[in-house]
Amino acid sequence: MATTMAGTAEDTTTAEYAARVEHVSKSFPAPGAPGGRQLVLDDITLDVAPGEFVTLLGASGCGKSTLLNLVAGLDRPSAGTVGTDGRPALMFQEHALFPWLTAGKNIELALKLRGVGKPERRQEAERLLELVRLKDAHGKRVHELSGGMRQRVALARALAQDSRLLLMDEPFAALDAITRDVLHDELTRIWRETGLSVLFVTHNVREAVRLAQRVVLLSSRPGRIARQWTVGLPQPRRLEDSAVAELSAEITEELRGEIRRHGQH
Ligand SMILES: Nc1ncnc2c1ncn2[C@@H]1O[C@H](COP(=O)(O)OP(=O)(O)OP(=O)(O)O)[C@@H](O)[C@H]1O
Repeated sequence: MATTMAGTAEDTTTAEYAARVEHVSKSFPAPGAPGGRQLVLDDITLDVAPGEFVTLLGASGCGKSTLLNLVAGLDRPSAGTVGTDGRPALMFQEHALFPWLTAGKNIELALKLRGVGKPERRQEAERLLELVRLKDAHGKRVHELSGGMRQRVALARALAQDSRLLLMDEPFAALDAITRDVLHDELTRIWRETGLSVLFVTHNVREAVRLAQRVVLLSSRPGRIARQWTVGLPQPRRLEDSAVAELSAEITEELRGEIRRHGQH
């Protein structure tokens, strides 16, 4: 079932897309701006194919999170339509786990909300913790876990929603470089094992190139699709791979140009 916002709902047995963004614009009230509104996204058209991993890259404030929120259905576009294959799962920089619950119970709560019966919840939570390589964390409370472990639990909880599309907004930005590197590997492995579609927001060019099959660069003020790159490099990749570094340099140059054009920084 494909759900479409600001458009007509469409039934599809085999979805042709995980997310479809068509001619989407978004403006917010802004006192002092011409017409009293600030145009943040301008005529964005973007599909995420089933099973595809797309990173959305752009300078700070260009509208990446705004676009992700629209795909998540947390907000509505001012113009255009957004459709997804079912309800997406979300993961943010802040883990947003309930601190009074254990890691396992945080995941079981997501399973409960999905309608999974009590006897299966514990077993499924353990399977998901194993998938994120946190087999022994079921009984641990959030404060007992490191930042990286918390993000693993948050990922397991997102996976518990059994969505076909995972939306990630800078999920590893607050982690140290080594932990982030390990989680890149884990995310790539989980994406390949599950066949999920992923739309991943970042302003880190190397992270975008390391993870994605396609990198979409947004321009700033207003956000428009400036350029896209298909990343054909074999997975798993390393941040220090020369091909990753080369493509990152090319994209960084383009991003610099965008920032210069819009007079930021
Ligand atoms: N609810 C809102 N009301 C008013 N303005 C908003 C709202 N949400 C976002 N904006 C504005 O939209 C612009 C884009 O913000 P957004 O958070 O989408 O950018 P971003 O690319 O994700 O930035 P960053 O990389 O810094 O997180 C900013 O100028 C922001 O102030």
